[in-house]
Amino acid sequence: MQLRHARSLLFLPASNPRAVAKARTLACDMVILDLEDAVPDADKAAALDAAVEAVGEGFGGRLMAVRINVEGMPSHGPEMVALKRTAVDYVVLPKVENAKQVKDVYSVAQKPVIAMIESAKGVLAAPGIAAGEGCAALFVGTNDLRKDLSIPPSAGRAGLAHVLQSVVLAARAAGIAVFDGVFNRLDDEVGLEAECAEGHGFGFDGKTLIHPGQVPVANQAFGPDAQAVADARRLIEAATGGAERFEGRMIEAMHVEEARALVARAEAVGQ
Ligand SMILES: CC(C)(COP(=O)(O)OP(=O)(O)OC[C@H]1O[C@@H](n2cnc3c(N)ncnc32)[C@H](O)[C@@H]1OP(=O)(O)O)[C@@H](O)C(=O)NCCC(=O)NCCSC(=O)C[C@H](O)C(=O)O
Ligand SMILES: [Mg+2]
Repeated sequence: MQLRHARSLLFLPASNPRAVAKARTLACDMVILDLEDAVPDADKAAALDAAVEAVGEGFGGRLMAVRINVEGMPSHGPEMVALKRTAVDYVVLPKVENAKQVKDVYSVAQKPVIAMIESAKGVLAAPGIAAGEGCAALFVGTNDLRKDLSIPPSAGRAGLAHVLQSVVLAARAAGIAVFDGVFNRLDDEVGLEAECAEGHGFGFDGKTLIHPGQVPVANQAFGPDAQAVADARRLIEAATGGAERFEGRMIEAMHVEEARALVARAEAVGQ
């Protein structure tokens, strides 16, 4: 699957073997083995070994990523070196604030890097980060962003709207994929549906997740709607080039391209 088609990107602590086993049974499009905030410092080395082993065993064709620790952490160097020798698809780098951090990881790990934008400085530098060498996609880290921007968790996402849209803008200008942040309330399916719909409306390609129960909701929200796919197929069939009337609306070349992209996404996710 192309990264841009991923709808559900599930984080799990690399140090949790039950979660690793569970991930192999889920309909998530990407598995992200975390070595950063989900793993206590004392367990970092064991978690790296577990991540390398899990990647070696594979996740049944799901995209595989490992989130490493930031530069300055003792485990940062060994993580990059160890991942270079694996079949991991992407390295996720947290708390990115400039393009050089991504380039440095890319040059050592030799894997495409997904940069997490998690601070005011990261947001302001996002266009350069997204366009920089080795950057395959952006994630927004909404928990760290809230903290950095002093937005209380109780405030909803209104105060984050400009930030989220800025990150999408940076990714699109660079032609790379971009994924929304995690939803912390594990038992609030209605809230998750609303946040997925909002993220989809902002232009995100999919959503990062933290629990198996969140996977079907993200797949539904970011998978093309069956009716929209049927419309797209009819539009492609009907279009002859230039401006024309199609089912009561004007269509031009960009609508045909949009329809083709939607059909390609539907086929990629098996719809
Ligand atoms: C949040 C959790 C700690 C909750 O754990 P728990 O209460 O134990 O979950 P359940 O009992 O409901 O689990 C049911 C079964 O599902 C498995 N499970 C749970 N979570 C996952 C998962 N993420 N992936 C795969 N499988 C999972 C359990 O093992 C149970 O199965 P079984 O053992 O067979 O009975 C927990 O969900 C969790 O650890 N989630 C991931 C946390 C994480 O990775 N955090 C880091 C990423 S968040 C982030 O990026 C923030 C960002 O940086 C920012 O700034 O915003
Ligand atoms: Mg974070």
